[in-house]
Amino acid sequence: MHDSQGFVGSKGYTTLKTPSQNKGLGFTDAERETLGLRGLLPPATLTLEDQVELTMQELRRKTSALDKYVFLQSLQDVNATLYYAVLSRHTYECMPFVYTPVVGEACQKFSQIYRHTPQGLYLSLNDRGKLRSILDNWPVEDIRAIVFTDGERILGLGDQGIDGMGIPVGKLALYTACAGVHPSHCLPVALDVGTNNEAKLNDPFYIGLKRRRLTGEAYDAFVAEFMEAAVDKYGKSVMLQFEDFGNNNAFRLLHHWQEKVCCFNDDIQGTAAVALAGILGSTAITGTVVNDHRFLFLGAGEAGAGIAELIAYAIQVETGKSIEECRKQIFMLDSNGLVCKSRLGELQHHKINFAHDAEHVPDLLSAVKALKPTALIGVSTLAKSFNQAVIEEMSANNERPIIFALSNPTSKAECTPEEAYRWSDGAAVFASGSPFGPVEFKGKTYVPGQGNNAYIFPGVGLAAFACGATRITDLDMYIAAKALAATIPQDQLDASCVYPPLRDIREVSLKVAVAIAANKYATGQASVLPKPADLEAHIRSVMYTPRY
Ligand SMILES: NC(=O)C1=CN([C@@H]2O[C@H](COP(=O)(O)OP(=O)(O)OC[C@H]3O[C@@H](n4cnc5c(N)ncnc54)[C@H](OP(=O)(O)O)[C@@H]3O)[C@@H](O)[C@H]2O)C=CC1
Ligand SMILES: CC(=O)C(=O)O
Ligand SMILES: [Mg+2]
Repeated sequence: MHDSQGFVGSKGYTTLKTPSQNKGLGFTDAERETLGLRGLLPPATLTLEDQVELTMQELRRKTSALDKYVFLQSLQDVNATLYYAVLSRHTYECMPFVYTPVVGEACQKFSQIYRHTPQGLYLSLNDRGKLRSILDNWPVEDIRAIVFTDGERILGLGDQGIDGMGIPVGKLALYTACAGVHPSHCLPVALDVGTNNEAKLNDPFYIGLKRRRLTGEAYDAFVAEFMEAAVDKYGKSVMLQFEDFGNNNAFRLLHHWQEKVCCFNDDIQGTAAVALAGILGSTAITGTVVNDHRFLFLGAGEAGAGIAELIAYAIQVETGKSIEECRKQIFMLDSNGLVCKSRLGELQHHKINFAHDAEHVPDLLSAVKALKPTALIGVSTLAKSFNQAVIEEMSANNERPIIFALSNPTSKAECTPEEAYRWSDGAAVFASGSPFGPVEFKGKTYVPGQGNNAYIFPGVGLAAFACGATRITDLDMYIAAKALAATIPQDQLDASCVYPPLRDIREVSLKVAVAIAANKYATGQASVLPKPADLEAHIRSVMYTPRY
């Protein structure tokens, strides 16, 4: 069979063009002989480690962050084993270029950098009624984890339409790099229901549907067609991760689907778990318990409501108080100021539990002054909102103020770690959603932890895969948070860091997975039976390690 340029697909040539089989110069002499590769490769042979080293050298030579993103994505299309080896061995250095912050810029420019090779499934409204048969077009049958988005709220960058595909691709790369879920079991999906992003609608090169977003019952029916098609094709333990949906849909979809299929919303639930773990880490630093704290959130959307509910649950477990009592020590601001009782009539449903009997204040500084929180959590997309006055006020009220600036990407962070340490005179216990390097301040080195759900969702995916989970629940997230918090080494806490180092992420994800899987067996939500005698050994045994 000749292609249009006259190439013949010989066995050797096809092998080199198949990313899951290609080893490039990593093919041994014997393999070159049997696979018909002689002449298709120069004579040198390299080990996987040599190739990782060369790849890192080439990556470091690139000066633009987006070029590094494109370079790594292109490597995935050429030699998948090498791509995952690079990501697994150099997670700290590479993660910013496959994930936040650079994936944000990549989504903004996705139509310009689109590389003509399928990285996942694009399911658009044009495909309505045919989604089940379109799943058959994907080359792998045994899919266990799907991350899918409709692109409406990509990080803090708003509606990116189908260009949001960069997010499921990046998240699933971390399933493999951070938790060893085999890449062949992972499927990124972009649901194209239109976009309300004017720039995209007017861009002649935009690759998605040029129409405004579908809403209402027809939208729900399209999502339902996809969910049902996925479960029909891949079985009841395929895990479906909602990612970066707009909050007008996210909560409703989660509540509808979480009792029916194995799914979770990472922005609501995964974020809740990573933030609670960071709070638990902070209590280890400050010698307090969660119940000692008073929380103020800037942002009352998916992340805000998810974190707030899980913190309330943690306080309930700690104290035995009613959940309503526990919620009373958690306050939120949205774009109209303090969420409070006097605003009940206008509030979205997910804010109502935190509408307390407090006087309305319009802005963050007034709220900090009035409520005297011990912990400030930014999930607002409002860059620089934790300004000097806010952090100084937090520091005046607290010996060790907890300051989490969790909005992504970096350009949306509520403050930088350098600002938090400087304005608090080194007292802040800080975490950020996107990565920042260590900060030297008054002779001490502070390591800002990355409070990102990347510490949670890969472990959730690994657990679901290893035990055949049929549901993912809020209790799993609490358990995941406790498991993650238990992995923070003392030297990290000594550097004011409330998360374990990323170099340990595979072992950390394993611990998270073991804890969740144990809960799945305890609650009858595991389908890999009987329960393995040594759960940790079983989960470790299914983890993929990139090697030739
Ligand atoms: N670190 C991590 O792991 C994660 C970080 N995030 C980040 O958190 C941010 C928010 O995500 P998410 O909650 O899903 O988004 P949502 O859109 O659901 O919520 C955003 C919230 O911020 C509020 N907000 C917007 N502008 C202002 C303002 N000027 N003053 C006060 N509040 C404001 C909104 O107010 P209103 O309700 O009035 O519209 C809303 O409550 C994003 O940047 C996202 O990247 C999200 C998930 C995980
Ligand atoms: C990290 C993440 O899920 C977000 O910012 O949306
Ligand atoms: Mg997200």
